[in-house]
Amino acid sequence: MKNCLFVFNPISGSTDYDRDEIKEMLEVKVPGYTAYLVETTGENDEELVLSEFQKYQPELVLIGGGDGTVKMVAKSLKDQNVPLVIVPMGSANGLAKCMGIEMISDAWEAVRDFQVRAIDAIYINGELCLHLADFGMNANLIKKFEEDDSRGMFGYVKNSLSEIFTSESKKFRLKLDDENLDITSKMIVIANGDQYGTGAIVNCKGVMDDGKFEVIALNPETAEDYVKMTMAFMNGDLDELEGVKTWSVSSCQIDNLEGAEFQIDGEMMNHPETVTATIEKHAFKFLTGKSFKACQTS
Ligand SMILES: Nc1ncnc2c1ncn2[C@@H]1O[C@H](COP(=O)(O)OP(=O)(O)OP(=O)(O)O)[C@@H](O)[C@H]1O
Repeated sequence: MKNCLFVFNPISGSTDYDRDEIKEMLEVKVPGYTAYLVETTGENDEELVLSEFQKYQPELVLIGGGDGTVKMVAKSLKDQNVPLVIVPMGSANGLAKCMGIEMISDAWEAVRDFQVRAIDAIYINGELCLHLADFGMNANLIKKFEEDDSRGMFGYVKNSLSEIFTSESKKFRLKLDDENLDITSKMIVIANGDQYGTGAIVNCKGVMDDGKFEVIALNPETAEDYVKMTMAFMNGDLDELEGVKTWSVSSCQIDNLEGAEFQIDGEMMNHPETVTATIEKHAFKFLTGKSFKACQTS
């Protein structure tokens, strides 16, 4: 029998699983492995995961949680060269969706298929970004959502609407691979993955294993622009919209000239004056689901 480690965050998402339920689930869904469970505590979890990894030397690590838990495990096991697989138990699971894992059952299928992909990472001012970082509209939305008492869908819709009507265009200076330019924008996305947890596809041409990331600038102004943008998020054809600019790069610097809000993978970063982003090609190994979009050349 091979060993696997299941790291799970008991507060992720809205469904409560206890240890016995998870053990039973793993016996049925991950046959051929002896499973060891590690429950996160919110304190020193990176050290805990690494020490459990060293103790059991697993051939596979499953991550039961949301994006925050996935990042914590990825950072902790960066040098271990072990395949990771996301079991989407968080509330939004944006990163899992980018890996072709929409539901928990897709994770079991990924283990059966065992398609190991080398996934790129972006380092932004030294912080790991596996999914999406952005300035402006979406970062403002996350901030309002965190500060607001109303949770769940109601809070999200309320905040999205107010964000649409109040967001301002801000000035940025972009220093890309071979181009420098000043732009005015309501939202600038630094994208490794292709979609947000809501399913909004922001980076239609983005793949997570091509050694490149995308910088996307959006500046909707009229009500018609917002409607078109919303449709394009759903249809996955944002790049065809007039006024949306996309650059595919391996590094960039963005000067935040008017103090726009900034977030990385759902975490607020307090208006940095400048951000420097660099790709690390094939930094992590993940098992992916059937709908994962792989780079054609890697
Ligand atoms: N036992 C615990 N008690 C309290 N907080 C915890 C515990 N374990 C982990 N955490 C915290 O959980 C957060 C990560 O949650 P995660 O992002 O995985 O789930 P989520 O917010 O439900 O999902 P999503 O990112 O998909 O919205 C971290 O801030 C971490 O410190």
